[in-house]
Amino acid sequence: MRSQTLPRVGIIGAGAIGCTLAARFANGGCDVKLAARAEAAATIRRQGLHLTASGTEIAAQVAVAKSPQDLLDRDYVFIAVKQQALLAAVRDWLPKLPETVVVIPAINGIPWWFLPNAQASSTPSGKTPEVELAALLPAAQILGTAVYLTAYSTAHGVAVQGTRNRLIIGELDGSSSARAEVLKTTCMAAGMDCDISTAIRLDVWMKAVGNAVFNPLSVLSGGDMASMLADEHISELALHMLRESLALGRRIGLPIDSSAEERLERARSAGNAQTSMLQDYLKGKPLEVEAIIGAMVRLGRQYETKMPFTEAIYGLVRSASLNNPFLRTTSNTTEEKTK
Ligand SMILES: NC(=O)C1=CN([C@@H]2O[C@H](COP(=O)(O)OP(=O)(O)OC[C@H]3O[C@@H](n4cnc5c(N)ncnc54)[C@H](OP(=O)(O)O)[C@@H]3O)[C@@H](O)[C@H]2O)C=CC1
Ligand SMILES: CC(C)(CO)C(=O)C(=O)O
Repeated sequence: MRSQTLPRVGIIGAGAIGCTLAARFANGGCDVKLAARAEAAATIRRQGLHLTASGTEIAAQVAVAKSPQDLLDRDYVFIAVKQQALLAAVRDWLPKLPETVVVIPAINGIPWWFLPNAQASSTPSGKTPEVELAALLPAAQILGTAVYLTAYSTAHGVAVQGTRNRLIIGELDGSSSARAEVLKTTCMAAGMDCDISTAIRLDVWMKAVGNAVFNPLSVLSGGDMASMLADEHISELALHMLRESLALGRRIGLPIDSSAEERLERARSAGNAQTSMLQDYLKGKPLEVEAIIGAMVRLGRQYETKMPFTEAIYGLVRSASLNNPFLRTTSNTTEEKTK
């Protein structure tokens, strides 16, 4: 039975992570509204959500938002879209964020709030996406997140979760807060592990470092996480890249005490997951290349930190993305090609 004390949750994006979160929160008794694109929205209204997680089937009915108004009454809104779709999704669904809504960007890569102006790129309007996002989503209303979930989607509203089942959340300024505590309790009631971090910038960086290495390497090798880690050549290359990103993190002032070897070991908890970037590559969808490794490379250049391995892999994966033989339409490539 639904408890009135549980927070109302909104989720933007009905892909692997969005469906996993929505099904879990609904199953945990939350009032969930999911904001999806038209075709996915119609299917989910008809058939609900189906999540397979650790051999358990979770079927859940959730409300599907029709317009931004439907999200105004939410306590927490997760954004679970690819980073290149983020600004458009925020414009579509959160054009005027009420002060009562807490936003959780469940997105890989280096987020817009991480280093003000660090990754600025020009837009036709002259406003950078980071500046626009910061205006639409005030920092005070964000809980930072490192997404340690693994999932893939097989059809609209259908997701399969892998071995990872954990979120790290935290206030951007490291403070403790009731809203983070409530969200943690809600995540745990929904069957997920959740830790509150007092150093979320560090946690987001440590997650971003892993993605900057393994997501591109998965596209270039075609391997899942377990097979990449079992390959001595790929592991050696991954260690070089990890050392570079960890050094960059220290250069920008993060108190990183993990070694590349330790970070590599932690990646094993992803089991045999196929990275989200490899999933997209095989589906002929645009890749998060710029958000995940391009951003790392640009930050390295800005901070005059040499990253030769990361630079080389960026060049290769960018090219693999542009020349992806699985690309469905030429319009899919436009976004990456114009960067
Ligand atoms: N999958 C995984 O295991 C993990 C993923 N992540 C990260 O989580 C984020 C989400 O990834 P994932 O769920 O895998 O991605 P998916 O591509 O599976 O899902 C993203 C969903 O967002 C939808 N979407 C895009 N724009 C809008 C919009 N304007 N309004 C409504 N819906 C929109 C997409 O629709 P459409 O398909 O029509 O474009 C798609 O259904 C990424 O940053 C990823 O790197 C992090 C950890 C693990
Ligand atoms: C690879 C993984 C599961 C963890 O690093 C991930 O975050 C992704 O698929 O994007």
